[in-house]
Amino acid sequence: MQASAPANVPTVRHLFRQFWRLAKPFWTSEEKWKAYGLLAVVVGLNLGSVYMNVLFNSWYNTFYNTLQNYDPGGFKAAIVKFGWLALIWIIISVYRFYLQQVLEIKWRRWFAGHLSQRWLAHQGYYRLQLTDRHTDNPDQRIAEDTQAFVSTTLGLSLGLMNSLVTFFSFVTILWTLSGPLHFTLGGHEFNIPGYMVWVALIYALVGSVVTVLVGRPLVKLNFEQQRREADFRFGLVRVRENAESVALYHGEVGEQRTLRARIDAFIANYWTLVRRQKRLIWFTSFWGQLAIIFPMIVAAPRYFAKEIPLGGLMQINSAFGQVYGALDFVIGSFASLASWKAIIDRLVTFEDSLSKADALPVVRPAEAAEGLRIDGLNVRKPDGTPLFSGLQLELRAGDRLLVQGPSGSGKSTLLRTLAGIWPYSDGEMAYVMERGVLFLAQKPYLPLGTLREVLCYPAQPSSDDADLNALLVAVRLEHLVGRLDDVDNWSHILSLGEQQRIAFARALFIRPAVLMMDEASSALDEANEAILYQLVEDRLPDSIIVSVGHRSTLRTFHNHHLETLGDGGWQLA
Ligand SMILES: Nc1ncnc2c1ncn2[C@@H]1O[C@H](COP(=O)(O)OP(=O)(O)OP(=O)(O)O)[C@@H](O)[C@H]1O
Repeated sequence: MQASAPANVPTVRHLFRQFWRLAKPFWTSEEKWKAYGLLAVVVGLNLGSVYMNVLFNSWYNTFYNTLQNYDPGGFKAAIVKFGWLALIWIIISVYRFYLQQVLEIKWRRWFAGHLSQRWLAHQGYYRLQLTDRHTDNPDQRIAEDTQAFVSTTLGLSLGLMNSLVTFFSFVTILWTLSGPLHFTLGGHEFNIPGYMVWVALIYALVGSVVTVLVGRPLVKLNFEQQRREADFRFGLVRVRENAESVALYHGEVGEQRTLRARIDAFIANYWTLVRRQKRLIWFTSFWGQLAIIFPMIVAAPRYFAKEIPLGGLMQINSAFGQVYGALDFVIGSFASLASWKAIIDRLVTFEDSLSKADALPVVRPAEAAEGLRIDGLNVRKPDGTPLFSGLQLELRAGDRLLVQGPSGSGKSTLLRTLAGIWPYSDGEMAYVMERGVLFLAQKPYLPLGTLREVLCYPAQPSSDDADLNALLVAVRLEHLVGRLDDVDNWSHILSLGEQQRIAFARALFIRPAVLMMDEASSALDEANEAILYQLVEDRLPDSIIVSVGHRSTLRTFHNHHLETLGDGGWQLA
């Protein structure tokens, strides 16, 4: 999109349009008035600080003239005036920082909340994987990029405003102070009005252009550094998450090799980065030192010619510094614009993927007074390959349906469709929803928190200890009795079979009208599996059960049987 833009102007306009797309929701939200108010105060304080610099600049003139004139009274008055100016300047600096941070925090809080809500709404977090597997790390977009977006936007825009106002104020001052420069060259007389302004402009331009040229590769190098360090971190996290498998394989040597390679990769980039920074510091420190003395040298002839007093010389020196600093920021910020654009691109891509996920059809089951009814249901893979064609099914309260068939034939996808999260389907489905529907997966989801919360999830945790402990005993987790309020990483502590038993206990606690189980007992031995199914049979006699499972022993606990035949075919028995 960017490459095809005919010139720079549409690209810049495009960038600002993208920026406004991200910024608009906050600046038109219910918090907008507070935000505009804060922004106005911050802008006011920034302008105030520029004005203070102008006052300091004229103070230099007064102060050094009192020195030159051996005027102790004037000196004392100048010191008192300095005290006042410094006090106001300190107050402005503190509140300029603080209120900008307040605005930044408010904006960031709103933006991160807005994006995470967009991500969670309509199950975007799930559907994103269906539409766009290339959207990397939504967590990083929501956590880091929102922060970078807000702080870079405020830092760049306020910094630019500050620098431009500083630049124009001090260029005017410098012009007034500097006076004309006369000289003769090759028999011609030259008269350059406001020559210090031209000197400052050329000095700042040369300095900034060289800085940008030498420092340009730094943006890319910094970006690459972050990417390589993230790769290394991800390598470490993978070992932590797969600790047991790695240990069982004794895979330390292999892991060390991978980690070593990743360390070498980010260190290699770091060397390039440091060398480039070193080159840049050679220049910036030379140019910065020269900037201290340079305006003095250029303005000195007029001082020695007694055209300006010492105060005038010092004021020119300080005005020169301000003009130089402001221009340096403006030119330097072109480099920051590149990283600002990168952040905007990432966030816009994320927003686009979310919109694409939102646009997927929503296929929700309807509510029925009783039972479960499926009429002409077609289920497909994302690429359109049929998994179920024209499925017809009717179950009454207390019915148990077992879905079986070859691996990859669409059994889990049928449950996803019934749960209302699979968009690639059409047809009619309706079931009783008064007590909700519960879905037990092969690998149960155990949230972080107390065992009580894990057991009752997603319902409100119950405070009936006796009931919950009895459930633990029923699913043969006696050793967990009495630990209801222990907080732990339960999905790491419990074996898969134990986690599946927790999930069964959850079903008995929630007592859903429809219970769907996708190989929910696959990690259990047949005896334990039978005990759990019998428990469901006894305690949830009116619930409709739809299970997916490979074991033939499961048939005993079901009175309907659905067989997948491939290519959308199915058979009900
Ligand atoms: N998110 C997805 N994106 C693309 N294809 C998918 C996705 N989820 C499932 N599929 C495909 O749909 C088909 C059916 O998958 P499903 O998980 O329903 O099979 P299954 O019958 O439950 O298999 P198993 O018995 O091995 O669990 C598979 O070919 C799978 O690759």
